[in-house]
Amino acid sequence: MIEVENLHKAFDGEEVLKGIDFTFEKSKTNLIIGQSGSGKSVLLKCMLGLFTPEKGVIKYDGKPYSRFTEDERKDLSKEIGMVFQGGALFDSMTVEENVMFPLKMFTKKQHKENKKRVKEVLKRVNLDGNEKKMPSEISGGMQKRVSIARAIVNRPKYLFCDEPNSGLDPKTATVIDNLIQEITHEYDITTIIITHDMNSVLEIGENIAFLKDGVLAWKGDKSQIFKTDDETVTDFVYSSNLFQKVREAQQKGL
Ligand SMILES: Nc1ncnc2c1ncn2[C@@H]1O[C@H](COP(=O)(O)OP(=O)(O)OP(=O)(O)O)[C@@H](O)[C@H]1O
Repeated sequence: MIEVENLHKAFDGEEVLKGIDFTFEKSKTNLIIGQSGSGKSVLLKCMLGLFTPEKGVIKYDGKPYSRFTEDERKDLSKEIGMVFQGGALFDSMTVEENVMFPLKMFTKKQHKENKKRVKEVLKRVNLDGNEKKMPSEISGGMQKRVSIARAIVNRPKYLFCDEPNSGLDPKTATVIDNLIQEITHEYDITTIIITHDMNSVLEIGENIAFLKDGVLAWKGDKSQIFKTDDETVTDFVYSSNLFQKVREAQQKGL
């Protein structure tokens, strides 16, 4: 669980996060949604420790970051997995070497043990048998699965995903969403996902933070977001082509 309390962040005196309160729950897919520039990435980067907020508290499983010792901060970084927007695989490394990378960085285990762990996670993301392939030899969806395998290889407590299904066709995007959700439940991870994709909201929106101009404008889950009459939220939801069509169909009584 990650609790964010009264979080403020400014750049050159201009506030981009204006007192965010939100609990990212354990064993749930927690989505951050909102228009471009609403502060989603800044919030994520504050939780990753890449930005220092001016005010507010971020607690990891109940403990405020400000009370972490230097060693505990290092340990925390090992407990974080990250799925980047483009996948961010190393082109010159095989699938196996990509997934092994964090193990080599953070553990002192023998090569044989690392290889075994890599095999396990590749099997979990249905990529066994692809160990020796290069990223250029596999599809975009498979590359995303490699980047998920790499993110979970160290058994993280927290998984951060920045638009994990961008650039994928809708069917493959849903496969990736479902995989992230399954892994979240299986390994009891606190998963935080930035997304622009309303399909993802519909599929895996277990706990949603909707940001508008640096403020938490709404929170709820996927069943609530399509029922709310909060105009800020409905404007955003129905700006998606798909849901505009659903709404028009509903209005026509179809
Ligand atoms: N390093 C930075 N220095 C100055 N301003 C920044 C910095 N990072 C973000 N901002 C500003 O903070 C605001 C929020 O940006 P942020 O990247 O969090 O938006 P976002 O909701 O993630 O947008 P998008 O969906 O387009 O990625 C924007 O006005 C942006 O210009």
